[in-house]
Amino acid sequence: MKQAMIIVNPSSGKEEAVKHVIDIEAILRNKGYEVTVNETAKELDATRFCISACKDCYDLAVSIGGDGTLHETINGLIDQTHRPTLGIVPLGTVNDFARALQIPLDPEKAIQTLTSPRVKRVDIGRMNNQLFANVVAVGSLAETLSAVTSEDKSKLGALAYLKEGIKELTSRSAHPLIIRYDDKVWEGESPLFLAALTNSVGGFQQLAPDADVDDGLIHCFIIKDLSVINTITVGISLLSGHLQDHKDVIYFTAKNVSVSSTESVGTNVDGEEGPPLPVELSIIPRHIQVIVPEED
Ligand SMILES: Nc1ncnc2c1ncn2[C@@H]1O[C@H](COP(=O)(O)OP(=O)(O)OP(=O)(O)O)[C@@H](O)[C@H]1O
Repeated sequence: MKQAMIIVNPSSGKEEAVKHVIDIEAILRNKGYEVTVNETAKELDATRFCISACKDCYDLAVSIGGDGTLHETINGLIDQTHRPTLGIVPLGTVNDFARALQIPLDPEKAIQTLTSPRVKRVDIGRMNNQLFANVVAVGSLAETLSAVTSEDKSKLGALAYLKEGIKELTSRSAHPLIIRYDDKVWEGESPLFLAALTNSVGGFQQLAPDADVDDGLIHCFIIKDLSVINTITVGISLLSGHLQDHKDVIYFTAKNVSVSSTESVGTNVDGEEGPPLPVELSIIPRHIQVIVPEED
């Protein structure tokens, strides 16, 4: 019999995750799966559950939660020879990976997508000894995003990020960064470096409009200046899908990127606090399989 594991974060989605589990179990049993349900209680539980799904040769692992739960789930796939197909029920504030794969943000519709026969092979990123699904951010703005508390996210949703962003406008600082990519090097001061795998970053689907989930490339943006005036023009460029053409933005694609600094600089990975610099990024093309909606 086919085996499916549901990995559910009960604190996600304004704490409504668990009520969806009964419907998901029913749908999967109907599709012929034997279903195991695992609730996360703390950091890295989703990774541990996914590792056991790999070791026990599960056919499917369904992540129910926000981008944080998905990030932890995907990290269970690292260095595994058997990797279950992933199902995603997005319950977070941002849900970038689901957006990029056109998985509905309405939980009821996302649950129905689990019956879709369409499975897509998707790139995954590696940063040092962990995987990422969507985006790595480096610099003072990245450190700010890591400061958003789960309580704020549950209470305020996307406003939690706005609140921290406004605080950051008054206290931002650039760091000296050394960015090596393929055979090139960029050195300079930057408040923000972004490495994106998909076209959805922070809920903005226009940030990297050319990024496809299976193009085998890391789409990189070095923001050179984010003074108050520039914040407005960079913001307009971002919303109109032209961030890469902005005069204070360097855009490139690469398969390997390393970022270091002479100062202590923080990172943010898929919305979670990441390790300090230096970091090595690489792309693992079409490494995971995800259930996606049927094409129209
Ligand atoms: N039972 C639990 N109670 C509280 N926190 C939990 C629990 N289980 C896991 N976590 C933590 O929840 C975080 C992930 O939450 P979630 O999946 O909602 O992602 P998120 O990044 O907060 O989502 P988003 O930013 O899109 O709202 C992880 O840091 C994880 O360690």
